[in-house]
Amino acid sequence: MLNNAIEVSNLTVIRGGKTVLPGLDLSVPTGSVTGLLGPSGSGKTTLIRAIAGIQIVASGGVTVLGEPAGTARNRARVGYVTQASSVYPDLTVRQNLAYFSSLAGKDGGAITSTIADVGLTSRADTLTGVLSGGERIRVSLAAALLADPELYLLDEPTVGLDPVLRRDLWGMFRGLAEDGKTLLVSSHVMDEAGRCDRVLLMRDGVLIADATPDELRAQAGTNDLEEAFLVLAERDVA
Ligand SMILES: Nc1ncnc2c1ncn2[C@@H]1O[C@H](COP(=O)(O)OP(=O)(O)OP(=O)(O)O)[C@@H](O)[C@H]1O
Repeated sequence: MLNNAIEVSNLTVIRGGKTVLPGLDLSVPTGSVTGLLGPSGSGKTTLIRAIAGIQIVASGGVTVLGEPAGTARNRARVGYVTQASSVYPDLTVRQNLAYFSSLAGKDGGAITSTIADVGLTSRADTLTGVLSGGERIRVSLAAALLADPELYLLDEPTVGLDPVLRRDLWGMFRGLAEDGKTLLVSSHVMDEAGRCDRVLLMRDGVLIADATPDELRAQAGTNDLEEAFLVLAERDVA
């Protein structure tokens, strides 16, 4: 098994004439839950898109599961859950999942249990189009789970969820990592960083920390991760 599921080297991305990632280097260990944290506009989605192989890059390299990002083989091995819904509004939750499961070549036997895993049992036969934003993201997450990829790229999967659901989903992410899967999970919410093995903190396209939650607290001299982020971000500017 590779030590690092993702290796990014000197990655530069320009969007709309603006340098969004100015030469980023980082790696994500296999079998870990790695949090990608940073303020809005710091480049988290752009980085995830580059790892998924759907972002035009100006220079640098992104290696995913030992291959360049975006190869045909990697498309089946990487599950990317975006902020925008990628499921069909005119199908029910169960129908969407039956469709995505068959696309991934699976027999569909895990659909009911996966709907339960993402907390949507009571919505299983509801049209996806009438669900809330957070519920729709969970349908996309269930579709990714059914495909059983090696690497999950989850762009803010817990936005708009109540604390119980957030806790349950993070518990599920942990279980996937224990099974050897790799998860890169972006979030704005610093308390979610505490649930990760490692945290990548970005600001203005620059990595300002790559550390365990405990190391972050120690580096910043505070037990509060929200405060740690502010300390580290301001230290970076100074
Ligand atoms: N399609 C686009 N064209 C031009 N610039 C863009 C485009 N998409 C994003 N950007 C710019 O790239 C920068 C990084 O955006 P990105 O979406 O990667 O940030 P983010 O950290 O994921 O933000 P958020 O947490 O709000 O989703 C921002 O300055 C944004 O304005």
